[in-house]
Amino acid sequence: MSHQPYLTRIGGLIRDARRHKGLTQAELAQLLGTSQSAVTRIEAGKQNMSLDMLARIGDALDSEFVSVGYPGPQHLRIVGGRKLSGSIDVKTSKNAAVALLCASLLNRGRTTLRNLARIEEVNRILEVLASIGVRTRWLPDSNDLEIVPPERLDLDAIDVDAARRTRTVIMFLGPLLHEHPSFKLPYAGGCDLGTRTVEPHLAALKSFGLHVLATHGAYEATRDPAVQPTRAIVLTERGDTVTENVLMAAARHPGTTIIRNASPNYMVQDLCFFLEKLGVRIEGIGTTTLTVNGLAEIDRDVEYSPSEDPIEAMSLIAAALVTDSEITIERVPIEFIEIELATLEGMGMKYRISDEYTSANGRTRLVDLTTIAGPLHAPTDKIHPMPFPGLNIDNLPFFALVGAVAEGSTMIHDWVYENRAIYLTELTKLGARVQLLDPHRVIVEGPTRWRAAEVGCPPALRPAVVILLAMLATPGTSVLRNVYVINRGYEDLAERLNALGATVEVFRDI
Ligand SMILES: CC(=O)N[C@H]1[C@@H](OP(=O)(O)OP(=O)(O)OC[C@H]2O[C@@H](n3ccc(=O)[nH]c3=O)[C@H](O)[C@@H]2O)O[C@H](CO)[C@@H](O)[C@@H]1O
Ligand SMILES: C=C(OP(=O)(O)O)C(=O)O
Repeated sequence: MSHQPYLTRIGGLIRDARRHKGLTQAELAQLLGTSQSAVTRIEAGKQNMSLDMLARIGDALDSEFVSVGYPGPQHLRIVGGRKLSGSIDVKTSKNAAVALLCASLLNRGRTTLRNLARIEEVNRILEVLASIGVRTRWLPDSNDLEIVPPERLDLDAIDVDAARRTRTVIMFLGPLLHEHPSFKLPYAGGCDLGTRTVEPHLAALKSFGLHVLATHGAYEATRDPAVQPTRAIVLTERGDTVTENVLMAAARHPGTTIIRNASPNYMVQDLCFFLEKLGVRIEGIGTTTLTVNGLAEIDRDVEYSPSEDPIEAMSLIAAALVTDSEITIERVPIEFIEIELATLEGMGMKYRISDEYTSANGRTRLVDLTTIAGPLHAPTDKIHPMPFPGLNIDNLPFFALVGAVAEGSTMIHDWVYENRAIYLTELTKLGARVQLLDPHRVIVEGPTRWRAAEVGCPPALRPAVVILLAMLATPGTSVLRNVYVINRGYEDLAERLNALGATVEVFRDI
C-alpha cells in the first residue's frame, strides 16, 4: 500500500495543530529550524519525514501526531512559588459541551457549536459519536465544531471504551428514546466520586415509556411509545444531568412537558438556549419549573455558542489567591459565581469587577474580575455547596485550597459526594494541614508552609486541579503525575498558566 495517504493525513493534523496554536507556517518553520517551503510540503503530505522531525514538530506544537505504541500518561513538572500576573480568558464549559453534544442527536440538520472547549471529555464523546455514525469536524482555525448526523445511528457499533470513560453516555437516553424502540448503552463513567446513581434519570424517563434494565456492563433500554407524560415530571434530585436528560426527551415530545425540581444551573441554561434555537419552546429557564413544548421532528441547521465555565473561573481565582497574585480573569459568568465571591469576601478577598457584558450566546452575563493580593482568613462558618443558586459543588474543592492559605481553620462540608473530600487530604503531601473528620468533612488549618513533592493525580477532576494550583504556590519543583483527569475538563491549562508567569512543563515517560 502506498504511504501517501498517511503523509497527507499527518500533514493535515500538523496544519490543524499549527493553526490551533495560532502559528503561521513561517513561524513553525523557524521553530523547527527549517524553511517555510518545507512546512508547506509537510502539511500538503508531500514530504517524507524522519521520526526526529516528527518529534520536533510534536514538541513545537505541544501535540503528538504519531505515537509509536501507547504514548504513556502525561505528567506536569511545576516550578512554584512565583507570583502570577496578566490576564486570562475563561473558556466555555465542559458541562455545557457534553450536554450540547448529546442534544445535537435531536437534530437531523447540521449543528455548529462555536468555541467549544477542546478537552478530553469532548474528545471521548466525539469518539463515541463517530462510532455510531455521526460526522463531526473542527472547522479550520477555530474551536468550532460541526456535527452532521447520519440517516440512522448505528448504536450497535458504539465505541465502548470511549463511552465508559465519560459519564455523559447516560445523557444519550433522552435524545435517543424517540427514534430507537430498543437500544443498549455501556455503563457511564466520569469522575470517581463514590456511588453516583443514575436512578433519578431512569425514574424520570419512565414518564416517556422508557424502561431500562441494567445488565452486565450495559443499560438495555426499551420504550413503550404508548406512554406519554400526562402529568408534571417531578425530579427526586435537583441534578444537572438528570434535568438535561428529561429536557432532551421533552424536546422531541410533541406536546407539553412540565419538569419540577429542575436544576437551573449554568449547563442546563445553555442546553435550554440551544433547544430554543432548535425551535423548542421553554418557559421558566433559570428556575426550577420548566415547561417544554417539544417538536416531533427537528431538522434545522443551527449554530450555538455555549457560555463560559464558572468552575474554570473559580479555578483561576483560586490560582490567584493561592499565589497571592493580581491577575485579571476575563469572561467570568458572574451569575454562577456570586455566592463563591461573597464567601471569598467573607475570607478577606478583595477584587475589582468590570461592567457586565454578554456572552456570545446572547444571554449569559459576564464580567472581567481583577484579584487584589492580600491576606485571607478562615470563614466564620463552614463552607457547603447547594444546587444552584448555591455555592457550586464543583467549586467546593477550591475552598480547601483557599483555606490552606488563609489564617485559621476552614471547615468544608461536601454532603453531596461520598469520596471527593477525601481527595483533598492529598494536599498534606505538599505540607497543608488537612484533617478528614469523616468522609464528608475536612478541616483545613492555614496558612501553609508549602513543601515541594511528587503527587499522583487523584481520580477526580477538581481535586486534581487543586493539587496543581497548590504546586504553583509551592517553592521548588513539584511533579504531578498522570494528569488525564485534568485534561478531561480544562483546555491547555499548563500553557495558559504559563502565559500568566507560571512554570508548568508537560512531560511523559519515555
Ligand atoms: C456533566 C455534568 O454536568 N456534571 C455535573 C453534574 O453531574 P450529575 O448531574 O451527573 O450529578 P450527579 O447525578 O452525580 O449528582 C451529584 C450528586 O449530588 C446528589 N444530589 C444532587 C442533587 C440533589 O438535589 N440532591 C442530591 O443528593 C446526587 O445523588 C449525587 O450524589 O452535576 C454535578 C453536581 O452539580 C457536578 O458535580 C458535575 O460536574
Ligand atoms: C464531577 C465532575 O464532572 P463529571 O460529572 O463529568 O464527572 C466535574 O466537572 O467536576
